[in-house]
Amino acid sequence: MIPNAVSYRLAKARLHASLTPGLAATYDSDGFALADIAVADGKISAVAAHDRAAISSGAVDLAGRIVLPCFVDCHTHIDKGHIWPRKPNPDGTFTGALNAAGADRVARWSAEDLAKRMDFSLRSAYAHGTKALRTHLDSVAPQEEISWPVFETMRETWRGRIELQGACLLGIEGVRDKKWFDRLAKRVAAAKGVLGVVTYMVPDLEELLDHVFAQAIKHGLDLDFHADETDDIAAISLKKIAEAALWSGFEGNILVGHCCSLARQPDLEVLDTLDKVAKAGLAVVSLPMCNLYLQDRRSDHTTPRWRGVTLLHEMKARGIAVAVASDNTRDPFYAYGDLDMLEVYRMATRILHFDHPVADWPQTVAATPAKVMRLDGFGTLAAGGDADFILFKGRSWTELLSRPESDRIVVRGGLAIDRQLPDYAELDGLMVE
Ligand SMILES: Nc1ccnc(=O)[nH]1
Repeated sequence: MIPNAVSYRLAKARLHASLTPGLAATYDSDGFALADIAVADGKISAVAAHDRAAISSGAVDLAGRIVLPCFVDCHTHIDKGHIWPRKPNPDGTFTGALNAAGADRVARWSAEDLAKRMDFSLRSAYAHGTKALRTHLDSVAPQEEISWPVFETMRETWRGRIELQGACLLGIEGVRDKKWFDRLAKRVAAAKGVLGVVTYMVPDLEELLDHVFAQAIKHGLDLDFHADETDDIAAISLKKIAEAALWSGFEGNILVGHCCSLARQPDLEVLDTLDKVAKAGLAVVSLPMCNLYLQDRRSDHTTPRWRGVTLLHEMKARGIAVAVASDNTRDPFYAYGDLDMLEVYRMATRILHFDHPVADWPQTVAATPAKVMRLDGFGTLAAGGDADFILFKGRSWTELLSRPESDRIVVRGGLAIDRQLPDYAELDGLMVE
């Protein structure tokens, strides 16, 4: 369907208003317009409202199929990916995940083990249409000395296919050892990474956050938090992060993931937190699949009663930048997943009601995470940009989101890529006891 040629034209593509800035066309109530796309030398040379003359003059007729820009996945853990067969979660809880993943890290995460699993994950993400990905890297000593060099090599290997970003990951209590944490911040800065910590309620949270912000300012780093991944209504570290950002005058980008407890708190508490989050300019990423899996997991095997996700509608209504992302894949934090951002968007639509109207929710998997990750030209379709897009079978939201779209076509630099997924058997050698 996509010509194997340096330049060609596609006619009657269905494009979404939220991801095609600058396209003057007639959009329907679902936000779609029919358009023609010209590709030349790996770039999009023109996008225009569909003209019926295009097909008779030789353009390929896409017959109204949806075309989206390649995905941006801003919160993953590809250092943990695919360890499930050798280290499952014993009971499906967050604590079970933390303990199992920690034990596997200590016992098994050599450079070779990490590199093979990371590469497997990236091949899947690429085949599904992802163009940029941020991964957290467990950075508890001595793992940081093993994982960061592997990450740096992987980033070079994948440059041009997937733009990789790394964020360190450690519990906020790890910041108490200031000498060690400051060294880590320096290491992250050397790798052009992002400074990340997991926040939860500890007595010295404010002081520790101040130190994290001070180190980010010192090294000119963006910040990425895991916050309040719990149903405990007393967990208010999202608010504490916003307050720390305001006090410190921090000017970098801040992305905060999870924020599950916010959805359980009383309205007045929520309003106060959202005011501060908006004022501080924080961006929030929800991880709907992992949250559905871990949150409200019941030891008495009764039925879960809440979805686990945070208040994305309320945030978006206030102008807070919101995204969704993959999070964990086939590890103790989430038993499933393949870094397929269409699956994430499909699940987010069901879990978070990204529909009726769809409005600009598609930005959550493309334009918004691209902005948070400072990736100019990513996550939108526009003339002058790279010809990196995904051609689906679906011609409407209900068609797109009802099937896995395993037969989608991913175009990179104007050419359809090989979408063969890696075989799980490749990892068998890493899974033996
Ligand atoms: N949801 C998660 C929290 C912490 N670490 C992870 O890998 N995943």
